[in-house]
Parts: sequence; C-alpha cells; structure tokens
Amino acid sequence: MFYDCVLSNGYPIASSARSLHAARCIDSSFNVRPTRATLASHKAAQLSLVHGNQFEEEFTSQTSIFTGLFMGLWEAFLNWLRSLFFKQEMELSLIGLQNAGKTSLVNVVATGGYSEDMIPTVGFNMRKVTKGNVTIKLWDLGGQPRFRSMWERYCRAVSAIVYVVDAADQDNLSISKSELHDLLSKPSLSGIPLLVLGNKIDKEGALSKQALTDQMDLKSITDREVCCYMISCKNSTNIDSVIDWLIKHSKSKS
Ligand SMILES: Nc1nc2c(ncn2[C@@H]2O[C@H](COP(=O)(O)OP(=O)(O)OP(=O)(O)O)[C@@H](O)[C@H]2O)c(=O)[nH]1
Ligand SMILES: [Mg+2]
Repeated sequence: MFYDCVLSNGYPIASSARSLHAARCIDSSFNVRPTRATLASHKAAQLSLVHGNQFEEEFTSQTSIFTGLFMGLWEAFLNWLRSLFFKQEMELSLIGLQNAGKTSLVNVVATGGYSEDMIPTVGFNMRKVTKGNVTIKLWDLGGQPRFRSMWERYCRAVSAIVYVVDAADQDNLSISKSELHDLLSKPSLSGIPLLVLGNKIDKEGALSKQALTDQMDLKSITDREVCCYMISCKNSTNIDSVIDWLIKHSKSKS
C-alpha cells in the first residue's frame, strides 16, 4: 500500500516532502524494494494523483495516531518518574487571630481529624504533612496578641501565607483586618502569595465570601496573588480546594 506512489526506479514519488520522508522511513526500516509486478500496478496508481493523495493522507493520519498514542504514553511514563524522584516541597505560615481555627485546619489537612477541645497555641507548632509527592512544612502560629509580633519573622521566605479568619466572629473582624494589612505592609513579605480562609461557615451568622472579601478589604491588596476560600474545619468543607491551592504553590526540591 505504501508503494502506491512509487517511481519506476523503485523509490517513492516526492509528491510532497512529507510523503518522501515517510516513504524513506518505511524503506529504511523494512528494507523493502518493489518487485516488477508491484511496479506495474503502482504505475497505474501513479497516473491518478487524486488516488495517490488518498493513500498519502491515509498513511499520514495513521502515522499521526500512532505518534500521538506513543507520545501520550511517554508523557505519562515521564510524569510517573518525576513523581518518584522530583519531590515537591513548600513551607507556609498559618496566621490569624486566636480561636480562628488554625490548629484545627492543620489537623484536618494532616489527618482529617477534628476536635472541639483545642488548646490555644503557645508560640508556634511546626508540622510536616505529605500529600502525594508534595511535602508541606506548616508553621502554625499562636494568634493571641502576645504572639503576633513574631508573625512577620515566620512568614519570611515561605511559599505562601495562609491567613485564617473566624467568619462567624464579626466582632473581631476589624482587628483581624488591621492585623492582616499591618503584616502585609512589611517589605520582607512583599510578593508572597496570600490565601485567606474564612473558617467556621458551618456556624449560623457566618459571613459570605463576598462580605468577608469586603470587610477584610482584600481587593486593596494588589502587590501579590490573593485567593479566598470559605471553609469549615468541622465539616471538612472546601478542604480539598485548600490542599489543591497549596500543592499548586509548591516548588521543586533543589
Ligand atoms: N464550629 C466550628 N468550630 C471550629 C471550626 N474550626 C475550629 N473550630 C473551633 O474553634 C476553636 C479554636 O480552634 P483552634 O484551632 O485552636 O484555633 P487557633 O486559631 O489555632 O487558635 P490559637 O492557637 O489560640 O491561635 C476550637 O474550639 C475549635 O474546635 C469550624 O470549622 N467550625
Ligand atoms: Mg492554634
């Protein structure tokens, strides 16, 4: 079939550079030469350019299907190898006022566990969580006023800052907002992506995403990437979206 466009000298017709190349490949890989009989029948086909073009198209489309399939399998194989050897990692800081739910979030992300009886964080906790080939180092900082001065130090050089807000505690929203904007004004933290999480949406009276965005004045933050999700650690609402966001912001291990 491939030799339906062959010249009498036994080599492919160069009706186009592509068909010549294709025929050369066949010729070199199979080392086939047309016989006298095949040449006679192919000569008839040669008279019809339309006929020849049909075969050329058929051959080209078959080749591209196999090439596409092979490339897809090769790409999947490379991705699997990458996941084995090229681990991703990220370091991030969790901040926000006391009682916002930072430690609860760490527990939910790490183990899926949730508890009502939480002890307020004194200073900070560090926890490493692995998701697929990504290792996330989490700095969970205490939110009480006496610990807020150390937030900036723990946010330097992280891949992302995660700011947790109790979306049902409207009395403390303005303090939460001013603490956030104060922190982001530090030159050492410029450009670090920010993920704001409105937690406790399971509670009655919790703000909507729009209301939280407005009240936290998130639109005014233009010097970095800002993303906001409404979550519930208690019900595991939107925790998958949070993990996806974190994984997207991880970096290759050097
Ligand atoms: N209803 C509800 N309560 C939650 C949720 N997440 C956390 N809590 C509760 O909120 C309280 C405080 O949670 P923590 O995780 O300790 O808060 P924190 O931000 O780590 O507080 P500090 O360590 O003091 O800064 C606990 O009683 C939690 O059970 C939630 O999604 N819904
Ligand atoms: Mg805590």
